[in-house]
Amino acid sequence: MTSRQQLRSHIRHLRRSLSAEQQHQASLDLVKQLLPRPEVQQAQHIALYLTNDGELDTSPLIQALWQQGKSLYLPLLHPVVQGYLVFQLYTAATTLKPNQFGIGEPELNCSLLCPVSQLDLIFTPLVAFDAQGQRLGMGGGFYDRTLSQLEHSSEKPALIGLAHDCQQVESVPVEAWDIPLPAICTPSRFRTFSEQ
Ligand SMILES: Nc1nc2c(c(=O)[nH]1)N(C=O)[C@@H](CNc1ccc(C(=O)N[C@@H](CCC(=O)O)C(=O)O)cc1)CN2
Ligand SMILES: Nc1ncnc2c1ncn2[C@@H]1O[C@H](COP(=O)(O)OP(=O)(O)OP(=O)(O)O)[C@@H](O)[C@H]1O
Repeated sequence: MTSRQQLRSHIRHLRRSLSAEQQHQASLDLVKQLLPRPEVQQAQHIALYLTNDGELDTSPLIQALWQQGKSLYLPLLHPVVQGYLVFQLYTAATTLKPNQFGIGEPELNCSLLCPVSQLDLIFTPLVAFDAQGQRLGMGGGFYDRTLSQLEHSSEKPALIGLAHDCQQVESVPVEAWDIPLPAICTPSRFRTFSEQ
């Protein structure tokens, strides 16, 4: 096992071990941290994700953002180009079906897709992060690939990683393709990182 795989499996175990009560409190604290942020207030088209594998529960956040009239989008595994994500509109009326990882996804409807560069804000899932904003994901490279498409785009969504506090580590072993996050929000605080 590489150190990245070891770290991934250790932190995934830690977050799955949180109690239902800890998960519930964390999901409410996250909303309190995020709602006042200008990045969130100024955004209209916001991508987020449905919780899996002990991740911070995004459902209270989703409800709060819908209440504020925001348009929300969920990632779908790209139907044609393997390893990439597309983002599709998510409303209270959307029917979900599990993807190959068992995570709920809307059924593909191309007229409801939002190009990544047109999103105002993307909340990214992550497994581990460090004090430099480096992020380690589930290992599929989906977010790294999808966000790398923005490199030459003049319009870039704001990026905020979401995680439990216990997902912070001393240092994430970095690979060339890893895209550091400018901000990460946990239930206890909103952290920003300067450009490397
Ligand atoms: N909630 C959520 N949605 C997300 C992501 C995420 O990290 N969290 N992704 C972020 O990229 C993408 C999906 N990436 C994933 C990559 C691996 C596994 C996973 O469970 N892997 C299993 C092996 C599964 C298999 O091979 O069938 C494992 O490692 O145990 C899940 C999601 C898109 N949607
Ligand atoms: N921009 C990219 N272009 C091509 N391949 C990439 C890119 N980014 C990552 N990959 C490939 O994806 C695989 C998984 O990458 P990595 O371990 O960094 O995923 P991750 O950050 O943990 O997952 P995710 O981004 O889905 O949360 C690696 O084999 C890597 O080569």
